[in-house]
Amino acid sequence: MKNYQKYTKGYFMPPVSSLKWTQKENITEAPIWCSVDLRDGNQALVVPMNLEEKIEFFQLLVKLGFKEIEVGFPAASETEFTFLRTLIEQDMIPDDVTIQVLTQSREHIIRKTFESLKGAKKAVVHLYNSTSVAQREQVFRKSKEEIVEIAVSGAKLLKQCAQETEGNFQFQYSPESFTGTEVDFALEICNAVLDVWQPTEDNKVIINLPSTVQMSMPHVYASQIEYVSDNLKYRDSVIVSLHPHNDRGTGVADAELGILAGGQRVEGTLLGNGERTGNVDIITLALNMYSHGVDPGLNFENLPEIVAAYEKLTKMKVSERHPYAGELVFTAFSGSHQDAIAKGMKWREEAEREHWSVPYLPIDPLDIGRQYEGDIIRINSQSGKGGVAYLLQQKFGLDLPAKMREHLGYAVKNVSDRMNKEISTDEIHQIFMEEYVNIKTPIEFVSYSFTHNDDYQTIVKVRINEIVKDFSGNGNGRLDAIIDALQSNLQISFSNLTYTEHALEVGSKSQAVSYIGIQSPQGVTYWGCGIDPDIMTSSVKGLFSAINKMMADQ
Ligand SMILES: CC(=O)SCCNC(=O)CCNC(=O)[C@H](O)C(C)(C)COP(=O)(O)OP(=O)(O)OC[C@H]1O[C@@H](n2cnc3c(N)ncnc32)[C@H](O)[C@@H]1OP(=O)(O)O
Ligand SMILES: CC(C)C(=O)C(=O)O
Ligand SMILES: [Mg+2]
Repeated sequence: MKNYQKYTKGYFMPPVSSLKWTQKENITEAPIWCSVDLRDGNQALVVPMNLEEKIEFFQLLVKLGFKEIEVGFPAASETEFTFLRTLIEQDMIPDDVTIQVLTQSREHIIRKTFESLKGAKKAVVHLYNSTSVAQREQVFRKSKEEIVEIAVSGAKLLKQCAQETEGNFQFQYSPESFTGTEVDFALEICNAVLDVWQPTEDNKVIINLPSTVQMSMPHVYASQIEYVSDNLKYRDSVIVSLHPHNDRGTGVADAELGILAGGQRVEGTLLGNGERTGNVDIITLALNMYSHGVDPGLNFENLPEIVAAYEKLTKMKVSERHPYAGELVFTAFSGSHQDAIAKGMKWREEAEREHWSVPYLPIDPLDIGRQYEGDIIRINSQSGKGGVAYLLQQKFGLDLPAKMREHLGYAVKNVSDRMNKEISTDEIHQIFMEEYVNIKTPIEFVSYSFTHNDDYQTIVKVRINEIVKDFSGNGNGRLDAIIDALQSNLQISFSNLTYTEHALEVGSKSQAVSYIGIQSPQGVTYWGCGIDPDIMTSSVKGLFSAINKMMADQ
């Protein structure tokens, strides 16, 4: 990157940085949210939304709990204008929702904007003009005084039009390109606009300080916000609003630190749609607060549905890694993560826990409409025994003993590695069934009978190469007797039998599952599993499975 000297910072620190915001640890209540999906989001789309799409998006925003919605730039196009007229004429704006419209500081655009608002019960009219050094020099070629005059003349016209139009109007002003503006000049122009509007506590003005283009690290933005917020005139009658974009990838940090620095309101979009790298993502901001126990005041309980609607209406794609919403953001493929998640989930099941603290999962996926199955633990060659066992237990009720989990974990991992693909829970189950359950070669269990005196005597019928043979044996217990019958008649030996079993509810019929581990004279452990409605038969089938695995290896 030899051209780095071509660049220099384009932002300004405020004349004084009190950095009071650094003393605050966290956000303790949600800001006022304003969705700008239908304006900033919409203006950045390859094909802006049509009327029906805008209506559907508006209804989604209302359903999610937004009380302030920038519905568009009515002077921009026929669709924008008609959309606003439709909302008003068809009475589609709930009483507790305030619509907002954007206008440049140009007479015909302001007049057209008020024309579009006729009949609205209330609205925020949002005026902007660019204030940065670059825009003043290159785009407007105007002095600071002339730029102030653009803002002030627009502010006056807004006031006049509002007086001439029926309805309850609130004003908003944005020194657009604020982040490239000398901070004291941004303050001066905002105060000049406030002097025109004369806000009161009953009719507050919104001063929106956008990071139109992100130019600095987030602490600089926070310092700029704090300075303007502390020095604005009519401060008690002003709502300081933030409008972060995401050029440096730190839109969320700008918003969070900006709130600490005095921001009372945040403009953003669902999933961060918007100009270039987008506006700040309100879902991420809200769920970040939620994960700290703060009520965000918006409802994202069905995030998959929101993602689907967003993708349909904007034709944009949500990345798999997008915070909270991405397909993979609650998924662990790697073994140690899966192990910790599975143990964390078990820890929650063992007792009532006041707060969520499962490792690797910042929030409970169920809270936002995600599922445990298929969302949390997925298996590939990076996975381990914990994850594999967790899935088998969750979906198939199979609770493998610890040592057997390890064995199965490697079996599954090897399949994934060889085939170079993810392994589904059904495929894990299939591998488990094929590798361990009711294995019939080289010896197949047919039946058993017992007599019991001091000890148990058994006759086991075994099919070997299509021929059924009777093996007899005896032992302290029934399984011991069968082991004796098999060891002495097949001339095999093994030791260290480990045995666990549990009931398995499959459909309406209860089954018993037995897991058996045996150790060969060479010290290798072989695992088998038996599944049968009868518990004794399930252990015998498990034993045959383990022996068959051992014999197949010799
Ligand atoms: C950061 C943001 O997102 S700001 C919002 C941006 N959104 C949009 O622009 C989407 C909607 N916009 C539009 O449809 C069109 O731009 C319209 C209808 C508003 C205006 O269209 P036009 O007048 O044809 O074109 P355009 O926007 O290029 O106008 C540029 C002129 O307006 C001036 N201008 C731009 N913004 C402003 C402003 N906020 N206030 C006053 N004048 C402005 C420019 O200096 C330029 O002036 P010039 O004609 O003397 O050179
Ligand atoms: C209109 C303004 C607020 C804007 O979208 C921006 O500066 O990013
Ligand atoms: Mg913007």
